[in-house]
Amino acid sequence: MGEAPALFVDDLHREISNGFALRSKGIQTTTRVCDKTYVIGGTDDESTSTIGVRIFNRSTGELTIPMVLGTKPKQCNGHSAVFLNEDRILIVKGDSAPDDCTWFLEVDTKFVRQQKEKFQTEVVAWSKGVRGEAEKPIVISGPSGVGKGTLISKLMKEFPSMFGFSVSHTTRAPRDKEIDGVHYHFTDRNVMEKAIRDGKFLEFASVHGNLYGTSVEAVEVVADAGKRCILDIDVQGARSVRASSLEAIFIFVCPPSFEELEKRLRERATETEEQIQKRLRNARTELEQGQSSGLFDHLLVNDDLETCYQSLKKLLGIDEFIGTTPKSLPEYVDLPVNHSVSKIDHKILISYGSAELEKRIETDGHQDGHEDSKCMPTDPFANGTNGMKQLS
Ligand SMILES: Nc1ncnc2c1ncn2[C@@H]1O[C@H](COP(=O)(O)OP(=O)(O)OP(=O)(O)O)[C@@H](O)[C@H]1O
Ligand SMILES: Nc1nc2c(ncn2[C@@H]2O[C@H](COP(=O)(O)O)[C@@H](O)[C@H]2O)c(=O)[nH]1
Repeated sequence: MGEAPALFVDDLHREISNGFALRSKGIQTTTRVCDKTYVIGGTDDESTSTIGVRIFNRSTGELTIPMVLGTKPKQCNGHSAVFLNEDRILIVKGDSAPDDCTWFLEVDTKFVRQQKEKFQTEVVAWSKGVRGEAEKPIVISGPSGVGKGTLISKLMKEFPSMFGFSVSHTTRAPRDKEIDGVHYHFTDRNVMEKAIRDGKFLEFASVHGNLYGTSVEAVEVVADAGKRCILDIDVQGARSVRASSLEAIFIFVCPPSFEELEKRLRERATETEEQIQKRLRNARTELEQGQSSGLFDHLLVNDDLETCYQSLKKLLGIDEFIGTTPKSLPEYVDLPVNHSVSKIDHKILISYGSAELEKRIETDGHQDGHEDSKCMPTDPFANGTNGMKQLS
């Protein structure tokens, strides 16, 4: 390993960093975060096509495989790793399509800390960098029973660290298995009306005979966690958000037919017959408004769930392939082209082809006491001096 060049990034703990890369499959980077070194790349299992993560604990000398949440990035020809924000590592992949080249490995975000606590093990979470309208919240509307909640659950499950759900307030009673503070903040009408009068709500509406609303705090909680906010609200609420200062993407979900909508509502079996009738009556108005008002940026038909979910991911820019047809992409990002990474406020800017890029190539060891991130072509722990421990 000694003769292989290692690339270093200057002072990565400061917020402006330079990217770097090597063009070779199976390359590993090491990124030091306090007493841990995150070894990213390579894999223990040759059949695995995704980028592996291991954690070297510098104080105990143990190398562990953490529980990895979220969708993992596919192997690529080289990558760079930059520690950002004191809680995540930015990965820029080589030879990758533009919408697949930036990823984040959360190592110490609030979400990851919660999962470590819950599972009592080392946890990391992958999320994909999103191009374009990355930070815009997503408003999802559609008639009751169309599958909004189902689609949102799938998204949150696949991208746990990318999206956060805006937990609404409602005066309706909780259903079986609904948890206060998770599915809704179940609340008393008087209390909610007072909070609305006090300006604590971004929007609210009377829906199927109950009061529902999105508090400003519900959206802020998600933004503070560094996640993209998803709001599941009715058409009236979507109209209010459109009129507010919150810039969002508006998606309306339609059923394949009214009969199918009725079937789903009945089979869900969460409402009384009277409530189902009320929801179906309201659905006709919502469908009319949703499809014709120009309020929504995108309409999705939720016929086959998986197809609809893929379409949702596509419009959010987080799909990989639709069916077997590779997405047509303008060009591949080929590292090491010059690229620089900088952080401005809460935004991370990746610039390609920057003439200002300064890349330092070292032939060994440490630089100014820092070992934040370096690329190496072989496993640094392959000599067997460190015990490998699989945590589950
Ligand atoms: N594509 C689909 N095909 C068949 N059933 C579906 C599909 N999508 C969702 N469902 C089912 O339809 C029912 C209603 O879905 P869901 O609760 O997600 O709707 P919703 O739009 O969130 O409703 P509400 O607005 O009342 O909360 C659920 O039982 C769900 O499993
Ligand atoms: N305007 C708002 N509508 C909301 C909000 N939260 C949920 N909803 C909508 O209510 C209906 C019924 O929901 P259910 O959970 O009782 O089935 C559904 O269409 C939701 O989209 C909100 O904060 N504001």
